[in-house]
Amino acid sequence: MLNIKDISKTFNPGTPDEVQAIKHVSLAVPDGAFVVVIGTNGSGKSTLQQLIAGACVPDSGRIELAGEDITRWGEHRRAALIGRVFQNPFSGTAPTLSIIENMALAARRGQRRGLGWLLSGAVRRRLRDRVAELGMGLEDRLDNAIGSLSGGQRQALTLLMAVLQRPSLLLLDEHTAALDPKASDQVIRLTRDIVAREKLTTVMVTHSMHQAAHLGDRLIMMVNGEIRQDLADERKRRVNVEDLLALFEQVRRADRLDASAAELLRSRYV
Ligand SMILES: Nc1ncnc2c1ncn2[C@@H]1O[C@H](COP(=O)(O)OP(=O)(O)OP(=O)(O)O)[C@@H](O)[C@H]1O
Repeated sequence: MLNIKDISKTFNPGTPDEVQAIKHVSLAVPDGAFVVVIGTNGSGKSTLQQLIAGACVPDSGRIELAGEDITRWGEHRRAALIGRVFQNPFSGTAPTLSIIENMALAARRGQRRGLGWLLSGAVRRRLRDRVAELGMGLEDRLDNAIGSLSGGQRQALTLLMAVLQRPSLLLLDEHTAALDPKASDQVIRLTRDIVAREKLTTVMVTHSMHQAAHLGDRLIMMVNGEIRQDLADERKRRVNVEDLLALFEQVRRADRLDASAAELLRSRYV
């Protein structure tokens, strides 16, 4: 279980560039839940993921994962519990190493790396079977450099590598945003299958309303560093793309009203 308790994060505090990116956010994600996070630009979605992954530290609050208080754990230590896939297909893999070498490294995540990971025949066969599950024919290209694959193939492998050790949490940060529509659909299908099969606890950030409507069992909408909507169960199942677009329009209208109220105040009092 992921348990985020009242976390806040301000960048550049006390300077003219101060941004309150996350404001008193609490979120409990039970084991096996698949949470999709949407929100307006700059609403704090990526910062929330960074805080969970340990790439930055909250100013206050607490983050617990798999029964451990990980709030002060470094990113590297958390990597043993958290699998991540980023937007950029070039992140997360070593481009000059082959598919099988990258897989072998992922299989040993969190352990000491050295030449000791040279592959035995049995390990190679096991990893080959996992690559074959992707249904992309990559099992016949195990010795090709990862850098020679398409973006979609790389993201599929990165996803597989992220779940190879069945992490306590899978974090997906707009992992299909840089792909063409066909590759994106393929990676989304794989995501749905792998998450369901492995019963993974998952938090996925997306800008795609289609993905938000059709994936996961809970949907969170962030606005200005806060969770503005939290739809689960039947409400999540019923939500469609039109509902989500209407929700964004509502938020934009409220923001415009806020902006014009601020403008009015300025023109009167400044
Ligand atoms: N390292 C940083 N230093 C300063 N400000 C930051 C930093 N990271 C994020 N911010 C600011 O914090 C706010 C939240 O940013 P964040 O990237 O989390 O939003 P987001 O919802 O992921 O946005 P987008 O959808 O545009 O990617 C923004 O105003 C952003 O400019």
